Amino acid sequence: MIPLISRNNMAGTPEPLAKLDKNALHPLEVAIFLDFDGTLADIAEDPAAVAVPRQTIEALARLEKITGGAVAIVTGRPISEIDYFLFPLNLPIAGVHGLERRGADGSMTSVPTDEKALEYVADHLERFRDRNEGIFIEHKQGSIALHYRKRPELESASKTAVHEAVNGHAGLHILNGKKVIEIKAGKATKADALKAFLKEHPFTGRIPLFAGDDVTDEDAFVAIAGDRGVSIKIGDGKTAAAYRADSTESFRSWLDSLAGMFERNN
Ligand SMILES: O=P(O)(O)OC[C@H]1O[C@H](O[C@H]2O[C@H](CO)[C@@H](O)[C@H](O)[C@H]2O)[C@H](O)[C@@H](O)[C@@H]1O
Repeated sequence: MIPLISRNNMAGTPEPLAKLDKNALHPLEVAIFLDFDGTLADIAEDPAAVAVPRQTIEALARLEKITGGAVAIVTGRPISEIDYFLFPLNLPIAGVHGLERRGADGSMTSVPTDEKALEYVADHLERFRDRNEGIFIEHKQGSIALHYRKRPELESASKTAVHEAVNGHAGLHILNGKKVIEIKAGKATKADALKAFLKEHPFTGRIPLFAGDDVTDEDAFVAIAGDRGVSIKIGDGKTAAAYRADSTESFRSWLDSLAGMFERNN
């Protein structure tokens, strides 16, 4: 076992998650932040068709209880969707890549967004979708996501369509995710959301642990390294994270074992 470390060896080779010494984590000293798609839920062709196993929802509830409420979701999805998928939990959540946030006390904050610019982008991308069967557009508050999972060969054409639609508009930010291109009409990132949580009770003063699977999670991995944070990448791909879990399934079972260990040691 190796102790907690904040960075990988800078060669892009994180340690296997099994090597993280869970005993070095104390439930009242850790703040747990979790991405959703690809981390808690397996990737599916249709974003509406994902599900989180009942045992994982129970593990989250156990972790929430034993950490004194220091478990939050940090996701690209809207908060309302996470509430639906994790029912009956009502966790603190940063949604739409940091554009909206519900704190542990239930208070809501949101970043201002340029909805007019987004409307123009939506028109342009809807025309692209209408010409290309299988392209799917997801409308969120402050953001649009163009999904090409069903037509992976259209990746390049999709990127071109997005760049044309955004056309250098300073208030719009492009994020490339897993078979998706997102256009955010506000300046916020998952790293910003994580930092905001860490200023609030019950997260403040704790060691942040963040797990995610996508390139959109990398800025948060880097951000918590300065706070002696524990970063966990799910699946393959280059990463700044210190640890790697092979799959969503293995990460879910690690979360379950973390809850068990916390309970036994308490
Ligand atoms: O930050 P996350 O919780 O990882 O959310 C990122 C985006 O996830 C969703 O799209 C991804 O998952 C879908 C379901 O598995 C998949 O079909 C799609 O290809 C993936 O990109 C979600 O639809 C987006 O709104 C999130 O921003």
